[in-house]
Amino acid sequence: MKNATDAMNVSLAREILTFLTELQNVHGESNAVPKPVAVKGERFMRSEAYVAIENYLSSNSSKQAKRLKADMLRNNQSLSVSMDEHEEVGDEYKRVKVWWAFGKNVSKQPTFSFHPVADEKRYYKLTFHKKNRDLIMDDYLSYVLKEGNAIKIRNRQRKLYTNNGAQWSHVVFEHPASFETLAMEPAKKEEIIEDLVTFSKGEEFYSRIGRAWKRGYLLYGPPGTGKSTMIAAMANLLNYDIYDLELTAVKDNTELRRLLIETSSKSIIVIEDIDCSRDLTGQRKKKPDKEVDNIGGDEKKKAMSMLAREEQDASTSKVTLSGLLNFIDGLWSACGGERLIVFTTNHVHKLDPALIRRGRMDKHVELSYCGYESFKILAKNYLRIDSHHLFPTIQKLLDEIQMTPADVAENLMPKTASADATSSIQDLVATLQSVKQEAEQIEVGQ
Ligand SMILES: Nc1ncnc2c1ncn2[C@@H]1O[C@H](COP(=O)(O)OP(=O)(O)OP(=O)(O)O)[C@@H](O)[C@H]1O
Repeated sequence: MKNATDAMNVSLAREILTFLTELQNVHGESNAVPKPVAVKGERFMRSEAYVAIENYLSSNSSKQAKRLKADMLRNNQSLSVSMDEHEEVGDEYKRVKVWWAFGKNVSKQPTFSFHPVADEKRYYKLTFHKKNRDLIMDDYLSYVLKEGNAIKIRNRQRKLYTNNGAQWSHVVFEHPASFETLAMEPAKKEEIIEDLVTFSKGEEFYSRIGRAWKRGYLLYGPPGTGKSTMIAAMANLLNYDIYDLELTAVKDNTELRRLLIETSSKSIIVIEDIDCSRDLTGQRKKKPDKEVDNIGGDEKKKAMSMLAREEQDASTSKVTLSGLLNFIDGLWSACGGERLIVFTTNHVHKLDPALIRRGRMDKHVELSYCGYESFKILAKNYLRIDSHHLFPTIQKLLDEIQMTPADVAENLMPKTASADATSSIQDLVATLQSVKQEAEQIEVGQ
């Protein structure tokens, strides 16, 4: 019989998948599906064919392979590897060959019990040379379990949790953002990716130094510079869930503790706009009295009653960010697992330095106005171009004025069905020029 891996190519992979899907539609997920699969005159063991397709597609970046992968995802047709009874699959570990076989023991003696007992026991038999016993028992089996868990995590559906008071509810997280499409200076981006990957592999390190396996990120910058987009890219890079924690909905520290304990490992806990809702020293934000004094009539009444309400809230609610950071270490050391905590703010200078000192927020990342390098990434994402004769004009304008990546991206969006890259670039140049003129007029007026 042919080795499936040697013979694999895109069209064969597609044929085999279609063939197996059709068979399974007829027979269900059962062993009634014929063991060797015959496609285009080649015969393969079923499980081998799946493994070969998976290996082939993960190492092949051709357009056809990408299309096949996309088709499979669209049809929710992930590869599932299964073995038939007495089928054998070979594996190699550190140049040692092993063979896995799947088998079943069916109980022959009828038993009588008030509790139903499974009458068949399934098992995997592992065969290897006895001289390799230590390597297999000490090393290989834990490697297989670790890989199995990693595959399970890679294939799981990720979730976006939000809290309604002390309860988490979730939806499936499907944000397409990635670091590849995030508009940011390439060197800075690389540094962040490196930091995240190092963190995610740091289990041994954190346990050796006796600290909770957590890392704090502070993302700051004006609205529309990509803070939320970056959080989605982080989650996609590391395959983590996101817990979007709405602190204002949490009554007290007991509720907050419960919410944090319920977060799972491999997750990002996000608190957005930390400067907005709660005063970080524990008191509510308050409009300066002067500001209230300057407004009159109904407006003033409204502002005064809002202040009174806020002050009342502050006395009943004891949740503070510094409190949260103080007990987070203790809690998570006890829970185990890895967690990122991300704060975002538009006004970093308003934050209490004690709250964001290193150790609490380990990495401070500024997301800023769109520079030329960031623009090139957006042009590639939105228009699929790497160069254009108007690029130097854009570079000059971006050096002179401040525009957020969100605004640049908006200008690059096609406005009509017939719009092309040139018309989008021209739109952007026109907008940048008018922003520049406005800024100059304001300067002259001052
Ligand atoms: N750096 C960026 N790279 C790619 N796209 C971006 C970037 N910044 C902004 N965008 C685009 O602009 C939109 C708004 O960005 P995003 O919500 O991430 O900004 P933000 O900094 O979180 O804003 P806010 O402070 O208002 O929450 C995104 O949907 C994205 O399409």
